[in-house]
Amino acid sequence: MIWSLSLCPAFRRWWRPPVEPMCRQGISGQRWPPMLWLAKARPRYPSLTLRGCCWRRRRRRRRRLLVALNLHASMRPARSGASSSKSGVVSALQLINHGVPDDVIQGMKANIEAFFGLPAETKQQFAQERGQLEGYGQLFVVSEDQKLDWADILYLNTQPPEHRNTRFWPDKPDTLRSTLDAYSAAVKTVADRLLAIMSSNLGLPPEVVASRCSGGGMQSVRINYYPPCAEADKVVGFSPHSDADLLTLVLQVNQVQGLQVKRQDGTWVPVRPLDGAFVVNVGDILQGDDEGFEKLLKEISVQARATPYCARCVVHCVVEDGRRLKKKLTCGGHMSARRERERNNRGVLVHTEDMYAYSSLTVSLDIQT
Ligand SMILES: O=C(O)CCC(=O)C(=O)O
Ligand SMILES: [Fe+2]
Repeated sequence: MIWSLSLCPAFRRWWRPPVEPMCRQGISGQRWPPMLWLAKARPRYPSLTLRGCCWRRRRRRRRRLLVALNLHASMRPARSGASSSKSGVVSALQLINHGVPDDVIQGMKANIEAFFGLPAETKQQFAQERGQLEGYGQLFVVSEDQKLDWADILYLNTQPPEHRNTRFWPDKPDTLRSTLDAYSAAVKTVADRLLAIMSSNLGLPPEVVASRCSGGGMQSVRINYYPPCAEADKVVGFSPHSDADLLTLVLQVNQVQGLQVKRQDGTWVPVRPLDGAFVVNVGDILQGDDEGFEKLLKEISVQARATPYCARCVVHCVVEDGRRLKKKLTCGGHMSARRERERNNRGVLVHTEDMYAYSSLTVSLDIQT
């Protein structure tokens, strides 16, 4: 099973949500990408707006939007000491004015804050079970010796509703379930729009990418709590990784930095979260080469994800301004493909008719590092 790395019993006995002493356990010898920090208040990261873009009727606007999605190279990535290359190609962008109602976004944020603020025993009621990814805990745990990411996670299947296992859906705070229901539906709408735009971008009917890849809009959320750590340089919140999905929309619950995205030239770009924006990341499924597609068919292992080939995103724990310890909260909505479809339709994206479109996709999304 993909990502079948749930808690082994010994690990469950040992594991506790990260606490400060674990910091000192350290990750010596590990080399993380440099921790970068955007000091200026002005967001300096590519952003894209969807609002007012009725792309069915107003072709000109749609083209402009598609160009915006297309032209990563013309967008100016955040400047930092480490991103001095002229290439400017980034593999993610922040999506603003996406149409998800503010009360849904704010409700989600408040519920995430409230859930992680609950006592450990309460959160443990929703803990992952053996052989399962869903629930509260840590993903990708394979041994007791492993240095863990400095994070607590709540991982849930959210769409379609029949894929939910509500056993793991916290009923505390009592608004979390209904909020997550509304939120996941809204995120699905945004993802569908993006996929439709990508499709049109390729000169294909809008529904093609979604219907061939997402197979009905499978979605899970990975809600991340990166606790403050006094020795932030010794831990990492989310190890360098790519997303083994189609598309990820990450809501930054608070405006604490830490997320960095790898550019094509190998340098890392820190993301200054825009309030209410989604950081959109393109997953392995749209990687756009046969090898990427091949990955769909294989079991994806921790080892595979740990190769430099896949590393595109990292989340650092930060000591903001060098003084205050900050917790960071995010919610990643992951759009996946139906596995049965992938298996049955091997090669569906690379048959002759779509070959050109497929290679355009590679170029326009350009996420391989
Ligand atoms: O927490 C973040 O900022 C990034 C989350 C992420 O990369 C993911 O959910 O895949
Ligand atoms: Fe990710």
